[in-house]
Amino acid sequence: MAAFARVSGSVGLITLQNPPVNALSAAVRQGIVDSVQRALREPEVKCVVICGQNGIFCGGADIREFSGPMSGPPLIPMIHSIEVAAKPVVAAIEGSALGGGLEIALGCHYRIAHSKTRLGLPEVTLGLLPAAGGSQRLPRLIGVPAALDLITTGRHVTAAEALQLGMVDQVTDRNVTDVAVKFALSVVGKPLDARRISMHSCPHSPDLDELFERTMQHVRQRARGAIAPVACVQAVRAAATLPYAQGMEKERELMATLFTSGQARALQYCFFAQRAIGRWSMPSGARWDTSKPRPVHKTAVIGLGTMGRGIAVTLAQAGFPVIAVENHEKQLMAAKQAISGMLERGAKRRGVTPVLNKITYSRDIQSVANADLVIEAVFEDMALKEKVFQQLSAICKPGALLCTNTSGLNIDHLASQVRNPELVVGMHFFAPAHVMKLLEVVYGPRSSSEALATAMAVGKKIGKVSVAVGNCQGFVGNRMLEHYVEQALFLLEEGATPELVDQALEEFGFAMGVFRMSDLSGLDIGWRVRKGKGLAVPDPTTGQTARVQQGRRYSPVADLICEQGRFGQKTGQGWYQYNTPGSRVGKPDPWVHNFLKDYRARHGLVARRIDHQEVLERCLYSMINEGFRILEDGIAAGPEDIDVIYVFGYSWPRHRGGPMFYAHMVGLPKVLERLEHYHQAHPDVPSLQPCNLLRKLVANGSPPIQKWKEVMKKINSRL
Ligand SMILES: CCCCCCCCCCCCC/C=C/C(=O)SCCNC(=O)CCNC(=O)[C@H](O)C(C)(C)COP(=O)(O)OP(=O)(O)OC[C@H]1O[C@@H](n2cnc3c(N)ncnc32)[C@H](O)[C@@H]1OP(=O)(O)O
Repeated sequence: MAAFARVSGSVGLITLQNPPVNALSAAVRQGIVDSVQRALREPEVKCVVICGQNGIFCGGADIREFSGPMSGPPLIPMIHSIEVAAKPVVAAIEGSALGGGLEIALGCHYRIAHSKTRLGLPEVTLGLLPAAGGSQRLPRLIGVPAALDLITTGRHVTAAEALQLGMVDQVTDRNVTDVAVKFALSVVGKPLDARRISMHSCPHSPDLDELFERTMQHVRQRARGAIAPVACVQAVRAAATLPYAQGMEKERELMATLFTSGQARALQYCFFAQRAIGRWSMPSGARWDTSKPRPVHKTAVIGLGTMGRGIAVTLAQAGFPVIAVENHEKQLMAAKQAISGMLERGAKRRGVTPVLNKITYSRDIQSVANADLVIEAVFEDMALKEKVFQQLSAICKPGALLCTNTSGLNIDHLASQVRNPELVVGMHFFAPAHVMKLLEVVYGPRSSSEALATAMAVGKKIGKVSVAVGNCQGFVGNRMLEHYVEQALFLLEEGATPELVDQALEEFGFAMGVFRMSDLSGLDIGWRVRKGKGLAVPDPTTGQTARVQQGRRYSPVADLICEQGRFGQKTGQGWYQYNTPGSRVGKPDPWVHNFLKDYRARHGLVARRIDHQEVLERCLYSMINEGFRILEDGIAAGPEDIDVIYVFGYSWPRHRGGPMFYAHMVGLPKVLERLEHYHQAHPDVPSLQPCNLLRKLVANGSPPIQKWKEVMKKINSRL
């Protein structure tokens, strides 16, 4: 809806009204059309101001409408009618003016913004382009280079930057609607043609062809197969080279392709999934809206290795006082130096003062006695963590939340070491902890809803995308990853090379394939974990690690690589070879190829031709299958939780929506059929055996992903 009122005698004030963000639903668009007509019709109205209610101008088109048939007045003619109006129209912008919201403002003759406003055309992040004239008006207003940057990245700018770029005419700290009303009255009777952006031509930029070519190359590289950024460049090129009407035609054509694409569906799904994960629930029935977080004023981090340092930085940057504990003086000093450097570099990047004084360093674990929340980040060793938890239980004040940053150890076992097991949760950060957005918040069977609510609230405050998950080996992310890596190793045994597997995954959209990624993170990490699980252990009779372990197929290929001291980038050799240890550019390594040949010969394996499709199906479907098991076990509350974990923690390409959304797009019957096919070919690989939930969803007509939870509930209630 949009309300119309006459204010200050002759100003027609149009207020967009659609909480929470005044999205441009059909009703809002109708309201604007009616109000503009009325303002132009009424002779008492001399000028018009458009604003939004509740401190926000407009969050753009109503994204929910994109998944159904569109109805109501279309945006383009509506904005055109504002631009051609014979009375001056002023946009009074506060809060946010995004997407279609900013496009309306660009159709107005003047734009006045509150100093705290953020403006942008984020359509590209939803798999679209600013197709209500934004791709044609913005370059005409601020020039091609700046418009290319904003439209291809979807970046939001502050009011100050918008003023500098020429996107807005004035910035104010006062009530923006009052200022706009006064301003509108002051421009009544002035000529409007020069204020109609569509009548401008693009400001001249030198070497335009070269700029577009460079940007296109850069965008293609960064996009990893996403089509919207490429379309955005093409649309801006049309603005720079064609008259407005033809540019609009090009914008429409490009949008028609994007609008119905799977990538747009995936990205819009991600938008809502990211918000849905905040509405967490526990199997006990406790929920985000019925559980109150405890207040957290003081925090502590135990163990200042790589993870502990990153966690301390994250907490301090969010404003929490942190007690950072490391029991060896030399390591404590090294950590202090590293943390100070991280804080200083971060502050420089953000143009703020480093918060060095938020962190107190100590060698004495007793110093955490007053902390409200303690995060243990010591070495990944259960005996060591048990000891730390026993100490914390004795030291910490009653009610303190005790968290562990384990990446897979049993939370419930750690909870059993303390007086108040209900106050123990996992906070699984991803490396580097001060950079990566994902946080898995892990509740055990004894964790209270209050403890989970507190960890989720802290996660939000420190700017993490926090997902609540249940306790199991590897939690959600690493539990699924295990199957992905396992298939990649089996593919090497069967005839693939690391390059072939990585190329297939990188063409799919991963920033790095599984082997390149392992080289980056260090092969020794997985080796240690496998040894801890009793795998990677040579058979005493043959001296070799068996290819069947714990009753199932096992590939010792990665262990044998590690035995050669090849730990990846840090040693200059891993699945690839590097010019020097620490170098980031890996080349295919003939040693690895020969090693694989010898290995296959030793085990009587005959190499066969493996194509990209098999790589994707084996690696991704086995992982998706585990995702269904995770849903079946109630470890994740819904597919959105799994997808958000993969997009934010494992660089799953966002334009493919996450593994579970990808399964929905491929079609559950096809995923089931391919898993059955591969399981028949490899009966000794349990992860290829389709799980019950997948079978049941297919038997229930393969409902769309938005309905899985409902169907899961129905299936469970029938059991
Ligand atoms: C057959 C071929 C046809 C081809 C032709 C096609 C015709 C169609 C042409 C249409 C042309 C359209 C051109 C314009 C496109 C757009 O405008 S796309 C939308 C662009 N806007 C955005 O991307 C902004 C998205 N929103 C935000 O970034 C943030 O919400 C915010 C505005 C900055 C506010 O943030 P915050 O205060 O943190 O609140 P949130 O938690 O994020 O949101 C609160 C709830 O509001 C929901 N929501 C937000 N924005 C929208 C939206 N634009 N539409 C619908 N819903 C929105 C959000 O989901 C939250 O609700 P819950 O999910 O229920 O929690």
